[in-house]
Amino acid sequence: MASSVSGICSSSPSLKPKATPAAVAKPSASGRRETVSFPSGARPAADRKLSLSLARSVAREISAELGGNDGVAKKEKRGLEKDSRSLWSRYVDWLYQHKELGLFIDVSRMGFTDEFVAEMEPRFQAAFKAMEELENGAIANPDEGRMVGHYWLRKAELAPTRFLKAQIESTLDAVCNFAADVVSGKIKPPPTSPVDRFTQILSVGIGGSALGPQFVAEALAPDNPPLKIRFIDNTDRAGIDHQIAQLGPELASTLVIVISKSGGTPETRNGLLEVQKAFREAGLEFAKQVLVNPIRNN
Ligand SMILES: O=P(O)(O)OC[C@H]1O[C@H](O)[C@H](O)[C@@H](O)[C@@H]1O
Repeated sequence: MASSVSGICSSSPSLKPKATPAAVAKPSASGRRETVSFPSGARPAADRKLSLSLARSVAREISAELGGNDGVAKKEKRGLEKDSRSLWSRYVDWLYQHKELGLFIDVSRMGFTDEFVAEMEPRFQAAFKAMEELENGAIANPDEGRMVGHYWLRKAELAPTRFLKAQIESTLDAVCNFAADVVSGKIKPPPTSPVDRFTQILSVGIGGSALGPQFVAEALAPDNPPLKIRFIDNTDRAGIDHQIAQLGPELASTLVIVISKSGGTPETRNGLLEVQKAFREAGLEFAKQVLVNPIRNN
């Protein structure tokens, strides 16, 4: 059985396909609002900053009405708010739109009160401040003394230093050039391969070092990518054997990419050793077909 979800092959049991009930595979559109429109004259919530001081009193009224009831009754009553004028006002006040992203968030049916909003405001402000500090390079991982650079990786000019910006840009260039050279055949498998291009990628890495490439492969790959990708993302022996067996003779034209942020993850090393053994047994030269991500300072 192929272990694939939308074309991704993984040695992880959690990514293996399960029989999906039709109702889950094709969710009903009912109850899912696709678009939001405003009647003429209504005040659109466009461009509103995420402010916590705009709540109207509907939620407070409901909350007061509920005083003294037990939790279950509270939940049921909150769901019972049906006054269409109140709901409309609340909707108009609270609908959030992010124009650039084409994103709407409607929280108007959630049972929060003005008091709750006031109570949460300082915490939200603290969270926004903490986010800003992170984006400016505060140490987020004290154990490793590391900043988190996800924001900068997406937009290098946000990086807090010129050195980091240059590192990000040169690394991205190197990755793109390498990928282009593999796809074009400039970087080839060794002569033991019957074909002169790599046809498969075997990604070895776990946790975040597997989820990232899985996400990219799932979200960005075309329907018929020039190379197929498989993942060894845990130490399940049967899963690893399965991935290698599925490659069959294409092992000779497989590019193995070993990914680890720390460079010291035992499961990833196990995967690497297993794949190395498979290459040896097939009479192939592993070193000619493997790329281990270079880790600075490790
Ligand atoms: O990328 P690495 O350093 O090899 O770490 C891979 C993974 O190792 C462990 O499973 C951690 O819990 C994960 O957070 C991490 O993503």
